[in-house]
Amino acid sequence: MSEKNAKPRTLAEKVWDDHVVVPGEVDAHGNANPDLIYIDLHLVHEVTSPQAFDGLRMAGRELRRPDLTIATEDHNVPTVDIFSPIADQVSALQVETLRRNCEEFGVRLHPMGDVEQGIVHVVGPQLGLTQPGMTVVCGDSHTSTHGAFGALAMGIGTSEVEHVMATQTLSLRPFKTMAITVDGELPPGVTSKDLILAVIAEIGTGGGQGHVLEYRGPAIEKLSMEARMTICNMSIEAGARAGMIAPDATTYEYLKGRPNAPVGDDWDAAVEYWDGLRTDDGAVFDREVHIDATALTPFVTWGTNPGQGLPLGASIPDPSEIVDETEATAAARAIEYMGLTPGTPLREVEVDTVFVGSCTNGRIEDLRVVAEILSGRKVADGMRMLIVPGSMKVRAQADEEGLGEIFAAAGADWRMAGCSMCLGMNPDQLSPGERCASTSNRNFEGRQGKGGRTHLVSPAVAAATAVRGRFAAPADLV
Ligand SMILES: CC(C)[C@H](C(=O)O)[C@@H](O)C(=O)O
Ligand code: SF4
Repeated sequence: MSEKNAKPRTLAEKVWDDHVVVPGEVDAHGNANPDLIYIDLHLVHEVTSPQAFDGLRMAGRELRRPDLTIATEDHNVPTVDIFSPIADQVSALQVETLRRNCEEFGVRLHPMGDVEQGIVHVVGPQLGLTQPGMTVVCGDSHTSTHGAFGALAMGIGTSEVEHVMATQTLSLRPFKTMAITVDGELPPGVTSKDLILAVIAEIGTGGGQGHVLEYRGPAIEKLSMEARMTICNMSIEAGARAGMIAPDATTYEYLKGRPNAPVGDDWDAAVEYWDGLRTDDGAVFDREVHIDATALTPFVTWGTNPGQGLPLGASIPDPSEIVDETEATAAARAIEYMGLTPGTPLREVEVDTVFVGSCTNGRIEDLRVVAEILSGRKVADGMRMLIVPGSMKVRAQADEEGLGEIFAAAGADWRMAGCSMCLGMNPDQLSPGERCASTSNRNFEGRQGKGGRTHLVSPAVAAATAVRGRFAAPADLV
């Protein structure tokens, strides 16, 4: 055993070490050059792939591993008339280009309306393509989602997409590690979305920079795979390179029997390897953060970055009371954009639109929570509620379970799969000044449409807010 392997290692370090093709040399000044890392799974969508395919074509190169590459249409997809051609010309061209490229380079593609189509980060896990210990990349920042399986999953830029297409490797610099240990148990009604919003409010949107975060501790171990994906998904909103959770029985149970999961002896061998993917006792993280799960409540963002969030019971902050000058200026600007008044209790803020969906909270478990709250209730007068499944598979399953009927009976709009109102790249958008309670992951200015105001919440808070017309938790409903 080499000395390196004898040293206690973190989960992230183990996955990294197992994928080094060529180690980066240390230069004369003691600086480490990037390692060349093997990539196990490359996910592709219509927005960030066109130039990469062009580059490949111009260089006369083939796609190195079509079998490890999979594409789906998500960002530009209209969620109403998914079986018709796209009306918007830019979106139509984007999707057309992906189809031509996938055909030319032999990439498996799930096009609009296909039974496996959906948001790339919902589709990968659903097909059992995302597995513990893998390196997963995609030209999309929320690739961190796949870290919920104990994979090292990272968003990459278009030039890197081309590099992976050509070589199935990436040149990567080593990262720092951060442990986020969540002690205790989440109180009833408090979800993993509230937890990750609280984490980002605590460490800040730049707090994870350069780090791979590992979420661990009793509260994390109790979470379902869906809930774990929500957390890892938003690691990028803390500025991290990736987020991970060690695989365990919950992970194996989710994976077993999925189309691309190993079977028979291969399954047993895989589990044996996966069981070793835990941070060793004595492994040292560059930074450690502790969160007490029992103290958490539902969370709502009030500002224009995901770190500007507060418990639902709080009020819009007063910038003049914020000591840090930069933070105070940012808060003042955000409050102005959001059309809010300092001191207003969050529960009194009126909401026009509720969006349930995205790669953060568009999975079956999220929809079940929403259906439970909407069942026998109606969406508030004048409220627009969009419920958008993360994939067509999720939609089919929801319909099978009768959730679609509950949504329709409550007066919500039950859509086809896509990124939808998570970002303004398709017809599902906010109008200027509209206020939205959204289960997505970004609340930047104009994210859901020019002048739109986004508040990030959990599916439970989204559903209760849709009924009450103001921010609410399910417990607030009579
Ligand atoms: C379009 C894509 C590059 C982008 C991302 O990288 O995250 C999008 O998915 C988003 O959520 O903003
Ligand atoms: S759902 Fe939103 S965050 Fe996820 S990939 Fe689509 S646009 Fe990005």
